[in-house]
Amino acid sequence: MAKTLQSSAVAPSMTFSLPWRDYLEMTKPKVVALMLLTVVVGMCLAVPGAVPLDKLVFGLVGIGAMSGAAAAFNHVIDRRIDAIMARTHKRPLPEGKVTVGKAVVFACLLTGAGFIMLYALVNPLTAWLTAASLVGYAVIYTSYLKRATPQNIVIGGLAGAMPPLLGWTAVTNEWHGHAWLLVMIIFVWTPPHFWALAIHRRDDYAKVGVPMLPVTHGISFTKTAVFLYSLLLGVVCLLPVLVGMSGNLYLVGSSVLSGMFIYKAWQLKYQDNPKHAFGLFKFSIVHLMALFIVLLSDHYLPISV
Ligand code: HEM
Ligand SMILES: CC(C)=CCC/C(C)=C/CC/C(C)=C/COP(=O)(O)OP(=O)(O)O
Repeated sequence: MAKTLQSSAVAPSMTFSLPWRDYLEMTKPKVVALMLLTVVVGMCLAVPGAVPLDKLVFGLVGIGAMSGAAAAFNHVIDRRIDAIMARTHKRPLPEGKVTVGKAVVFACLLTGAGFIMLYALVNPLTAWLTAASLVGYAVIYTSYLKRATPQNIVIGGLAGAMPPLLGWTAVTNEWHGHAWLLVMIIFVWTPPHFWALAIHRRDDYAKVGVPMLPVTHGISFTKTAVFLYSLLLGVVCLLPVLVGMSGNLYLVGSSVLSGMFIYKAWQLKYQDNPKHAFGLFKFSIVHLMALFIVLLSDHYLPISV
């Protein structure tokens, strides 16, 4: 009897999922974490010396909260298609672990808290730019563009590319051409990042009628687009050197990363291996992370020749 009680007491706890995990999942924490790395780099490159601690902390928490809120709104708006797609059907809303009402309240609270923190403790410019990015992703991309055109992620990608500029304005209270260069790098990186995954998950998107490029224009066309964007990314990644913002360490590091990206995109286009698409998607994440770490290293460890 004691044994039965014990096992029945243990079994449910093994499958029990803590609610906070569901809320955390709705904020897309790994995506937001990488965005916050680009925020930090934007902050550090904005000033020659140390970043003021209050701007660093409140800026990161505020931008992180509003990015997580944007992701939670995306979960709410997309819950019906998420329930059908193999990649997303286990998300908290389709699984019924979180109700729509609670998810909306959660997203609104995060939005409000993030905005007030940025407005009061960082600066209004950063608060409004972050709010515009949230609207760009949650409203313009998710509610409209995603179902309207295969260029959805190209246009919507601007919202996801904004974080380095948000970091920059958090520290300086002004936008600068150099910050826009960092935005441009992420903007050009986004199509090959996403289309590589969309090639891998083409049938998911076709099933729910979302007009992603591999669905509307075919896989071969999308592979060509990915390859061409990888070349463009290689050029855009050189711009920080050409405008004198970054030095030799960045030149070497970014060139190696661009070379790897272009090679993998070339493999995807010209070698018939079904693993290449998901491989390039995963590499794109490593690439962006490494690129921003190299930008940061170059800023603090300039190497002259
Ligand atoms: C409109 C722009 C973007 C689109 C459409 C997009 C699309 C996606 C999708 C669909 C996934 C999910 C893959 C999965 O569930 O396995 C993903 C993953 C990811 N994306 Fe993006 N992305 C965009 C922008 C960005 C940006 C700007 C960043 C960072 C700066 C980023 C970083 C990541 C990371 C780190 C992951 C992996 C998440 C994980 O493993 O849980 N993405 N992206
Ligand atoms: C304030 C600010 C900087 C906002 C940006 C917020 C943010 C988290 C952008 C992420 C971009 C992203 C993962 C898009 C995929 O959405 P999807 O709907 O195509 O992918 P899914 O099917 O995985 O949900």
